[in-house]
Amino acid sequence: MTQKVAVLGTGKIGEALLSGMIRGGWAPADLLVTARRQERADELRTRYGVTPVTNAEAAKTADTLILTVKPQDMGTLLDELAPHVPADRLVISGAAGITTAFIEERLTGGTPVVRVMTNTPALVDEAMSVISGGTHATADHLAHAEEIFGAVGKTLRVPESQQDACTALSGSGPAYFFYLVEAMTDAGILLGLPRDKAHDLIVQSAIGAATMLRDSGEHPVKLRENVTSPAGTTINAIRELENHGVRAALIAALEAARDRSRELASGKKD
Ligand SMILES: NC(=O)C1=CN([C@@H]2O[C@H](COP(=O)(O)OP(=O)(O)OC[C@H]3O[C@@H](n4cnc5c(N)ncnc54)[C@H](O)[C@@H]3O)[C@@H](O)[C@H]2O)C=CC1
Ligand SMILES: O=C(O)[C@@H]1CCC=N1
Repeated sequence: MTQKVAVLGTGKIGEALLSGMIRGGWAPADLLVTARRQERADELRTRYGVTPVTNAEAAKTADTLILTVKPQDMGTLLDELAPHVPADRLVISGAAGITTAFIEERLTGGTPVVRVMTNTPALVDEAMSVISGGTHATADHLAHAEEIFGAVGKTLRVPESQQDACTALSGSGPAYFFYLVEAMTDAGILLGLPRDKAHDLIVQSAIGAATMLRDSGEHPVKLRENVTSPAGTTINAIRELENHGVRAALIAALEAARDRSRELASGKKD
């Protein structure tokens, strides 16, 4: 039997997932989307050949509902869905902070819920998606979530107690790397390079470093030591990074992201 999947609240992450699923072989005819604005719904229909529906229609007709609204909009969406979601629907939430318990409480008893934290490299099929099951989620439900998110990159199962930490590491993670590239490009400009050349040098260095981290099997410390010649250039840069507390800043930054994910679970909006 064909499994219909609906993406509810198809913004940046919802669209990234949708496009990846189609690249991965899902038939657009089996994909439903919901959007707040009609123009957005029309855009998604034209771009992907998927069917825009209302949230209630999605709840009634799709086998799997993937909720990709902002955490702050989740309560309202669930209130809208609750009267229409039969207990055998699989509900997958992609929202930061929102717990499976938060969703289970608002839907009919027994609804299986899976929580997933993906990231924007889903756009290039290099996502890291972290998956946890709620009270009623079975091994089949987790496998189905893995199949869907596997279309856009790697997946990893974790206990839900680790989801806020994972959100800080991989959910927000791409932003830290973009921030580093931006800052290092500024440094290149300070050193007299044109912006486009500085950008290309840093981006290719990032791609090279990421590929080595993934493929070499070496620890990051060893990889860094290999670059760091005695009395050379790199150690002078590293000394400045240590003097400016960059390691401590990163630890504090990720802790702050983790704490914000926890706050979002309690419905704190600002
Ligand atoms: N942007 C990112 O890097 C990541 C975001 N997330 C999570 O994904 C979720 C979505 O984030 P983005 O895609 O960045 O946000 P977004 O704002 O681009 O997308 C959310 C969409 O939901 C729509 N929406 C809100 N309420 C709705 C309703 N009742 N019915 C239909 N549509 C509704 C909005 O109009 C919007 O288009 C958030 O919960 C976020 O925590 C997860 C991982 C990474
Ligand atoms: O900043 C956020 O809240 C979302 C969740 C993870 C990445 N972006």
